Amino acid sequence: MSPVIMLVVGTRPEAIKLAPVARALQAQGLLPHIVLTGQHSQLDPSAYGLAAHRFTRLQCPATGDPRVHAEAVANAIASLLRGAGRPGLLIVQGDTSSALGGALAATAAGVPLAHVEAGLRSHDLALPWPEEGNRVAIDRLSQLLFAATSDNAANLSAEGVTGEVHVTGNTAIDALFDVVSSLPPGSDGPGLPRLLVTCHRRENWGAAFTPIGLALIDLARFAWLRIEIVLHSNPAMAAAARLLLGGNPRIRLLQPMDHRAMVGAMRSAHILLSDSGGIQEEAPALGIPLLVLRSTTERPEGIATGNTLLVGNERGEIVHHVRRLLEDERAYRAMAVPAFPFGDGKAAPRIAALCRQWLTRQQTAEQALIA
Ligand SMILES: CC(=O)N[C@@H]1[C@@H](OP(=O)(O)OP(=O)(O)OC[C@H]2O[C@@H](n3ccc(=O)[nH]c3=O)[C@H](O)[C@@H]2O)O[C@H](CO)[C@@H](O)[C@@H]1O
Repeated sequence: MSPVIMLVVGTRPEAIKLAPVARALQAQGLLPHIVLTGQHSQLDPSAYGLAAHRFTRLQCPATGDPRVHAEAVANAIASLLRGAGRPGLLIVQGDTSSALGGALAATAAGVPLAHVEAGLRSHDLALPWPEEGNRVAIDRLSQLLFAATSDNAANLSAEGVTGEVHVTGNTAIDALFDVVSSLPPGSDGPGLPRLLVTCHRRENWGAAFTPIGLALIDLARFAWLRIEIVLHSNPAMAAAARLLLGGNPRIRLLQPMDHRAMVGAMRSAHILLSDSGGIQEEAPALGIPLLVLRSTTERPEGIATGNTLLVGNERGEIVHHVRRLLEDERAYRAMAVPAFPFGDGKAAPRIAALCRQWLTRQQTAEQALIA
C-alpha cells in the first residue's frame, strides 16, 4: 500500500497552494489525504480540485483567538492520527492557525512533518501576528522544509533549523500558471485604468481600514479611474468596506471570486493595491504593478525585482503612490515587467519528488534496523 500523505487545508490560500502538491504526490504514486479544518468554513474543496482526493472535514471554524483555534485543530488532527491510515508524512502550508495545529498534532504523534512555504520571515513577531510566530514554530518542528526562495532558505539556516531544507519555488506560481493557461488570451482591453483592491489582513481591520477607504474615496474623484475592491470572506473586513465605500458610485464592491476569476481580474487591472501575501507572489509573474498595504513584508523578493512596493496604510501615502503610477509612465513601466522571483511553476513536482525520496530513505533505514 502506497504511503498516505496528509495535507492540512484551512484557508483559501492553502487550498490554492496545496492543490498542485496533492496532484504531484498522486503522480508520484503516493496517496494524498486532504484534511479540511473548517477555518474558512465556506471553503469548497471542489473549487480547487481537492475533492478528487480522499478528504476529511473537521469542524474547527476560525475563532477570535488564533491560539485557541490552533489548539482545536491540533486536538482534532491528533484523534485522526490515532485512527487507521496513519500517514507517512503530514504536510502544512504557510502560516495559519490550521497549519500550526497540524504541525503540533504531527509532532505530538511522532508523524514526520513537512512545511510548504518554509522560511518566510518579516523578522517581526508582532507583524504579521500571529503568522510570523506560527511559521517560526512550524519550521522549528519540521523534518522537511520546502523554501520558496534562497532568501527563505537563508532565514532557516540562520535559525539553525534541524530539518532538511530544499529551495523549490512557491506553489502559488504553479497554481497561477495552471489558471493562466486556462484563461482566454488577453484581457478586457485598455479601457479605463482599473485599480483592483483587496484588503484582509488583521492589521487593517476595523479603524485601521478607514484611511485605506478614504484613500480610495480620494482616488475615486478621478472619473477616468475604475476602482474595484474584492471583498474578503472575513465578515469584519467586508462590513468595514461596505460601510465606508458602499454608497460611492465610483467604487465597485465585488464579492470574493474563484481563483480563475481573480487571476483574470488581476491580469486586466492597471494597478493592484493589496495586503495579500499570495498576490505579492502573483503580481510580479503577471507583470501588474502592486502597491502593498503593509509596512513590512516577508516577500522582499518582489520589491527587489521592482514589481511591488510597500505603501503602508496611510491615506496620503496610498493616494500619492497610486497617482504617481497613473501619471508617471516611466515609473509605471518599471514596475510592469513580469518577473519570477517566487518560482518557475514547477515547485509542486519538486516537492512531491522530494517527499517520495525522503519516504524511501526512511523505509530503507527502518528495514535496516529490523534486519
Ligand atoms: C502573512 C501572509 O501573507 N499570509 C498569507 C496568507 O494568505 P494570503 O494573504 O495570500 O490570503 P488571501 O489574500 O486571502 O489569498 C490570496 C490568494 O487568493 C486568491 N484570491 C483572492 C481573492 C479572491 O476573491 N479570490 C481568490 O482566489 C488570490 O489570487 C491569491 O492566490 O495565508 C497563507 C496561508 O497560510 C500564507 O501562505 C500567506 O503567506
